[in-house]
Amino acid sequence: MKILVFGKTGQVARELQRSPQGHDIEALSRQDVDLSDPAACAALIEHSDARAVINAAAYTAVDHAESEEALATVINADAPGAMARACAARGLPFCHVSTDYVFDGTGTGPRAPSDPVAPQNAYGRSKLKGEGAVRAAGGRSAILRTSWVFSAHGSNFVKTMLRLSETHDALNVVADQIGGPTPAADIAAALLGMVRAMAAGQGGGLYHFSGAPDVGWAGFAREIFAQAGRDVAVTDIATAAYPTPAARPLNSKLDCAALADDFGIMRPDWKAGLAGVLKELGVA
Ligand SMILES: NC(=O)C1=CN([C@@H]2O[C@H](COP(=O)(O)OP(=O)(O)OC[C@H]3O[C@@H](n4cnc5c(N)ncnc54)[C@H](OP(=O)(O)O)[C@@H]3O)[C@@H](O)[C@H]2O)C=CC1
Ligand SMILES: Cc1cn([C@H]2C[C@H](O)[C@@H](COP(=O)(O)OP(=O)(O)O[C@H]3O[C@@H](C)C(=O)[C@@H](O)[C@H]3O)O2)c(=O)[nH]c1=O
Ligand SMILES: [Mg+2]
Repeated sequence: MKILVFGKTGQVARELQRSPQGHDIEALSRQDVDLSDPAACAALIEHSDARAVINAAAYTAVDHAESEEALATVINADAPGAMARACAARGLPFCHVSTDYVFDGTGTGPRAPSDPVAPQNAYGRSKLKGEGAVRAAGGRSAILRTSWVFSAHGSNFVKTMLRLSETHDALNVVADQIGGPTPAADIAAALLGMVRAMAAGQGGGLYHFSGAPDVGWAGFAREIFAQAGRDVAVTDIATAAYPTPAARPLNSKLDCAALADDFGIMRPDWKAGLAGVLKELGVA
C-alpha cells in the first residue's frame, strides 16, 4: 500500500521510511512541500496516487514556539487541517501525531483521550488547534498523542544527555515531570498498523501511545547513563529549579487503553527501545 508521509528528516518520519512490511512510503521533505503553505499540502494529496496519508512533520521546538506561536500554529494546525480535508474529500485514511503537552499536567493518574485539555505553552496550544482542525475535517482520521519521543536521529533528550555527558560528571535533572518516553520506531510501527486497519475500514479517532513504565526525566537520564556506561551523577531537581521559556506539564502520563482496544497495539518497553537506540548510536 502506498503511503504519503509529510516529514522526511524527523524522528518518526525516518523510522517510517525504515519500516519493512512491504509499505511503499513516499516521504516529503521541506523542499518538497513547506507546511507553512497549507494549500500546497492539500494540493499534493489531491494529486497523489497514495492510498493513505501520515503527517509526521511538525514545529517541535517547544521553547522557540513561545516567540513564534503564529508560525507554529500554521505548521501544527492549519497545515494538518488542510491535509485532513484533502484526505476526507478523496476518502483516504489520515493519521496525525499530537502530544501530551495538550494537557495541563495536573493530577497524578494517566490521562484518557477524552479527558479535558488545557495546554500550558504555545507549542501545546498549536498542537491542540491541529487536533481540532483534523477532527473538524471529517473523513476517516486518527490522532495519535504521544510523548517524550527519542531515536538515534534528530534532537531528543537521549542525545542531549549523551552530549552533556562528554563535558559533565554531574547533572541536575527535573524529577517532578512524569511521563512515558517513546521510541520513534514504535510510533512508526503503530502508525503503520493504524493506517492499514483504517484503509480496511476499521478504527479512527483520538488515541494515546507512550512507552512504559512512566518515569521522571531524572529517572530517564539515569537509565540512559546506566545503559550507555557513562559515569554521570544525576541529582533530582524540581521544575521550578530549571526555568525554561515554555512551561511543561508535570503529569504527562497517558492512558493508552483505546489503542490496544481498537488496534491491538500495546505500550512498548522504552528501556528496550533505548538499548536499540544506544546500539545504533554506537555507545552501548
Ligand atoms: N519530539 C517529541 O518529543 C514529541 C513529538 N510529538 C509529535 O510527533 C510528531 C513527530 O515528531 P518528531 O519526529 O519528534 O519531529 P522532529 O522534530 O524530529 O521533526 C520534525 C519534522 O517536521 C519537519 N518540518 C518542520 N517544519 C516544517 C515545515 N515548515 N515544512 C515542512 N516540514 C517541516 C522537519 O523538517 P526539517 O528537518 O526540514 O526541519 C522534520 O522532518 C510531531 O507531530 C510532534 O509534534 C509528540 C510528542 C513528543
Ligand atoms: C538538558 C536538561 C533538561 N532538563 C529538563 C527540561 C525539561 O523539563 C526536560 C526535557 O527537556 P527537553 O527540552 O528535551 O524536552 P521537550 O523539548 O520539552 O520535550 C517535549 O518535546 C515536545 C515536542 C513534546 O511533544 C513532548 O512530548 C516532549 O517530548 O528535561 C533538565 O532538568 N536538566 C537538563 O540538563
Ligand atoms: Mg525539545
